[in-house]
Amino acid sequence: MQDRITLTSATLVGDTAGRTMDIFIAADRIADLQQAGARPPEGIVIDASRLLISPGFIDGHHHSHENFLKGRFEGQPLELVMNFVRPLTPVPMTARQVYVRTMISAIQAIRTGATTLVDDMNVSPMLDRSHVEAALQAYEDCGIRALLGFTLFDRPFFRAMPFVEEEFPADLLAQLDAVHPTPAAEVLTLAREMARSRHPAEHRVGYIVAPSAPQRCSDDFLMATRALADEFELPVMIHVQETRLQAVTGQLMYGSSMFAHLARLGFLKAKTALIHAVWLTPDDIALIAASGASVQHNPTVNMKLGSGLMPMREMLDAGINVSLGTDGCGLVETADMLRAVSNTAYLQKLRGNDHERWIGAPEAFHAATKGGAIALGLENQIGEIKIGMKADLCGYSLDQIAFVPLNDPLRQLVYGETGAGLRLSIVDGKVILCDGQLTLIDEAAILREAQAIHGELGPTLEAVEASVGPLLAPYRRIHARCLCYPTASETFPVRFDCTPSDKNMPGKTPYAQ
Ligand SMILES: Nc1nc2[nH]cnc2c(=O)[nH]1
Repeated sequence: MQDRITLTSATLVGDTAGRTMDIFIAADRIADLQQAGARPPEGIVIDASRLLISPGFIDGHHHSHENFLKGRFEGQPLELVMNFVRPLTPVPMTARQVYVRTMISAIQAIRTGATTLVDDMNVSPMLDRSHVEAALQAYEDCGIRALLGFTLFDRPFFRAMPFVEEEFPADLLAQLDAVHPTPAAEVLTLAREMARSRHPAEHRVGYIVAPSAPQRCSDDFLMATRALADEFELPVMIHVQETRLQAVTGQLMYGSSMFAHLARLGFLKAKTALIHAVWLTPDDIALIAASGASVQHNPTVNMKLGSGLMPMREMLDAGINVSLGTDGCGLVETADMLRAVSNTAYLQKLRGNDHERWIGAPEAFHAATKGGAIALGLENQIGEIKIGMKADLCGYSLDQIAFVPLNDPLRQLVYGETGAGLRLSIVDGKVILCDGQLTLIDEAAILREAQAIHGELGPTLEAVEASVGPLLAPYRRIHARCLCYPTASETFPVRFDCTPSDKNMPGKTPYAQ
């Protein structure tokens, strides 16, 4: 009976019948669900009569390597700020520092209702296996379900844009080209080892294949990552057309959108999450729908970087599965899934005048739970509270302000809960947060250590940021040129042009959105 837990008299988030239920957990699974009191509880009994029980959220996209950069950047589009969060010469770190760094967002994810976190961690320029081990250990220790991928690419990020030869001074380009990162094939070897040893269907802390973006990979390398995923039946995530610059890059690099390029290569498949997918056309949507791939909405970071608002309704109309994510804390400060869910339901109402087609709380919630599970190919394991599924769930206090008075639990969770009411989190059948306290780690000690490490790293962080300076002018010129370059005429509107000068950016060529 040691591995049994019964949650008694729980209110389930999606249950509109007004019943309370007993949830029986045996080992890592939900063994039974019964109307409250229908049969005796088993094992450890948790009184859930004042809890709203929800499936844990699945944060499908995060970058833990940015955790010490929280709060440092504002007012820059992706292509500029990426120089700072992924500098060519990153801050050197010990394995312990990486462990604590990983914990920062793992703790925040747990505290905002996530039970699964998907981490795309940067290991370039020099792969250090102890860093990967440290991140895996952090997820093992805090109890969250995690899929760790490390960014796979074989084309330097600064070469994955148009106009590079024209806009970078030759000496700067030579300097950048002189950086020789760990060969991509070597990183892929580690990926293969992890594919063998950490399949996410069998391991709470598992591996996901994470090619960075089409333009950052040669086609051969991209398809090598696809082959690895196919061989081991692993999920895949890849950034695609988050920004206008990337949409233009697709046109100039491939003569088509990146979605069309991926479809031609045979890369688009089920269990493949196309992260961001903000800038696209109806044809792109049709290609994605036909392939069975998922898209991944990251509304908070897309707003913070001014990238635009993904056309979610059109994707759902086409039958595409939509999942949700947060992104890295260097870009967006917070791995807060409650915010990602609420931002989805709030911001998607900016799209279109037909209010009957606006995205509502149930669709945002679905994307954060079942949608996330489908994107990972884990829909038979996580994302729902159902007999036979993994016991990954959260309990929010019904006596907390977000639920007082109680009319519609799901709507109040999506629009009103901040994490302040989170009292219980169970992952893989283990209680990882109880009465609001993390049970497996000493949170206060980890946060103290994170602050101390941050203090020690301060001067190096500043030096690294200063070293980025010379890159900014060419990047700004490339960004401005891309703003003046037309995107495909059918591209969905995803941003507002507010002034005449918006249509006439520095290159002075009017552009069509
Ligand atoms: N938002 C965002 N974060 C990243 N981290 C690494 N690549 C990317 C990217 O293309 N977009």
